[in-house]
Amino acid sequence: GRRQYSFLIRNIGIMAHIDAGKTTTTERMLYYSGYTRALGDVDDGDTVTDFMVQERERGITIQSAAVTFDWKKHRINLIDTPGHVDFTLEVERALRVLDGAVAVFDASAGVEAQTLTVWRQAEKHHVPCICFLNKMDKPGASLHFSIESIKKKLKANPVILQIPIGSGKSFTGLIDLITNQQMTWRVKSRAEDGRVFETKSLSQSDDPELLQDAMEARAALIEQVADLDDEFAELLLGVYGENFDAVPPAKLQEAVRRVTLARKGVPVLCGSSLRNKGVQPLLDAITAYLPAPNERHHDLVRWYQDDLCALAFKVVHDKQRGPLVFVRIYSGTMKPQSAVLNINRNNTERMSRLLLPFADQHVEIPSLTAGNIALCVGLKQTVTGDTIVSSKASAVAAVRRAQKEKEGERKRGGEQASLVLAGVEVPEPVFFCSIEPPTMSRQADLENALTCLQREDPSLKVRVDSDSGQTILCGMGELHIEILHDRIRREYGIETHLGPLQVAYRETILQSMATTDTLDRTVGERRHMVTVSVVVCPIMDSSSSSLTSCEITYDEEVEEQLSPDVRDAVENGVNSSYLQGPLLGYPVQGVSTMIQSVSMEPGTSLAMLSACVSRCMLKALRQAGGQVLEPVMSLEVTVGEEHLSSVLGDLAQRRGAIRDIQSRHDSKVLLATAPLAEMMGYSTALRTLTSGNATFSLQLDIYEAMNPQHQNALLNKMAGLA
Ligand SMILES: Nc1nc2c(ncn2[C@@H]2O[C@H](COP(=O)(O)OP(=O)(O)OP(=O)(O)O)[C@@H](O)[C@H]2O)c(=O)[nH]1
Repeated sequence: GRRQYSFLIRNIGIMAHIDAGKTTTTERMLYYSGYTRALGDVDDGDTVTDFMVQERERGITIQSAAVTFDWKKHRINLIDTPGHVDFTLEVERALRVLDGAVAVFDASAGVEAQTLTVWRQAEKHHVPCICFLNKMDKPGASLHFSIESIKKKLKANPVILQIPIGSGKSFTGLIDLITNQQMTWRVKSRAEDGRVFETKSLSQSDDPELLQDAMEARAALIEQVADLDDEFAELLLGVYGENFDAVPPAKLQEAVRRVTLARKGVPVLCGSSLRNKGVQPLLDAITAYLPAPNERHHDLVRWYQDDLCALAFKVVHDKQRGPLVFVRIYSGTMKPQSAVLNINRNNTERMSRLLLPFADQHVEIPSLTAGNIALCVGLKQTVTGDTIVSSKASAVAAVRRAQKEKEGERKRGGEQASLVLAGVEVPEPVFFCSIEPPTMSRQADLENALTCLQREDPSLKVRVDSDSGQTILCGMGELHIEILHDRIRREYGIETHLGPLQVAYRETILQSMATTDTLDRTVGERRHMVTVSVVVCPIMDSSSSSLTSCEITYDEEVEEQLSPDVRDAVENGVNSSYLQGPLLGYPVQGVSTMIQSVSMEPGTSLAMLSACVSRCMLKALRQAGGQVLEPVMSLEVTVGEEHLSSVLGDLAQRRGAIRDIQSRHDSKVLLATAPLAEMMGYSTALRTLTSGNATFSLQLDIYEAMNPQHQNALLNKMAGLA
């Protein structure tokens, strides 16, 4: 095999608004690089990257799959970045895996809301970007308009590297301002695939107006780059005496690269993917301006040094081969037929085969080094987001290095360095609903489907309701659950029925309560008799949204007298009562339980002890006065001034509380909190209110006590009274 040098690798994401042409552009890239044989038409649903059927139908790309191809000695891994706001988690994960990004815009529409959200995340992760103004063939397409939109909406500094020749239907090519060359694509017949285009020096051009435009644009480019890059400024003043014509393309290109990597500017290119124009220069730009893996700073890499460290960023299910795990290798080498350690699950797995995800086929390879993206076969336990290393020993060595480093930084004992690669934290799901198979005979199939889906998507949680026996899906948002439902139908062939979408409430107590309970039961010949006393207390710090915020403590004497088995049984009893609160059966949080006494007659089983503890707990929690806690979301809406008042009015109706309104140039950023129960359908409502000119993000903030009025309304509703 050919050795892959890290500096020749580009791990790139494509971000785009729905319909900007992400799929068409990707498809063309694969075609020109030689990995797909025919130009598929997106509208026929015949594309390579969108392998999930419903993505095509919905027109949104949800899966972050990766596809590999080579372009002029470089290996390019395209990592799919979902553009929809409901999939923030997937976007975040994808952004950690890639080193650079291409933002594709419809040149007649400019920057649209969804791209803004993803762009902000790319900014947060310091991912260098290139902009591609697609659809230059459309009548309304405009370089000038798009540039203004990039400045205004993205607050980015566009660096124009090309100007289009002709517009609308007569868009025929581009002028490359770096090399001063013009590229023209002559479309003679329908079969023209744009593979061949003509490149000639601009001085030969016979259009004086175009020549003038190009000269001015090049001068502007050189001045702009000199402003952004000191090294280039010195060169320009010193060596070339401000003679712009004398600046060699290579020097200008190097400077643009530095500007891009430092995120001081964003190169802008033009084209029309559908009409097969401008895609090859875009590929050239990806290799020229976006960083190689070794030019990026990835946190834990240095702790692993030459040992293997990789992140599983996507798991997909293949009917024949089982789970396929997409990994990005950060350090070391990965080999098939080898054992690896999954740090998150703390288990060792055997990888059978290692594949490169080339567009038209997966190619088996003997080993893969840092910087690459690979597909692993045989990892059965690995879940999206897991970190994989070679062995326990190498993990221990990494901890040691990390700790040494930390000691140097600050003297803080006891803090263990996280060995897990910059993991994306999976928030608690806030919505749930029941899911039922069409017939009981499909229950096992449904369970299998859910197990597979959970491995792909850790933000999906599945549980079984202990009362009704129903299977419950818990997810992050309305669309999230809808998509899961869809996938179960399409990919697993099960028509399921979903119950109504419900908010995941929790319960707590308002006051302390001491309770005693006795269980006296004869089963067969055996008499079980046990008496327990507990005290439940509210833990005042209700700000935690974590479900683990319940405690169990013991009276000192009791603690000494209980054997480990008995303690386990007692704790099982307490914990099972925490799972379902007395008011509405939601999980309990913020409660501390003190075990005051346990007295068992000989012959009493541990199961009976647990049952007694549970019953006593239920009594105590009930007497302590239940309080429903509701998820309150923190909301950030970015909206133009003109729509601010209608957005505020709508939020007031949703029990929203405004925390702050900030100005960001010509738009307003509204920070608020609102109960999740009031936020159903918000994305649609906001779109309607602002004609699509707003973006928002919604995250769980805290679980908050409902006021008595709202709580009563909820209790009545749940009891079927309202
Ligand atoms: N006029 C014109 N249309 C284009 C161009 N590129 C793509 N399209 C069309 O725009 C539509 C959307 O293109 P896609 O490539 O599916 O866009 P996408 O961003 O992947 O869209 P989603 O998969 O829905 O997110 C299709 O009908 C394409 O044929 C272009 O350069 N010019």
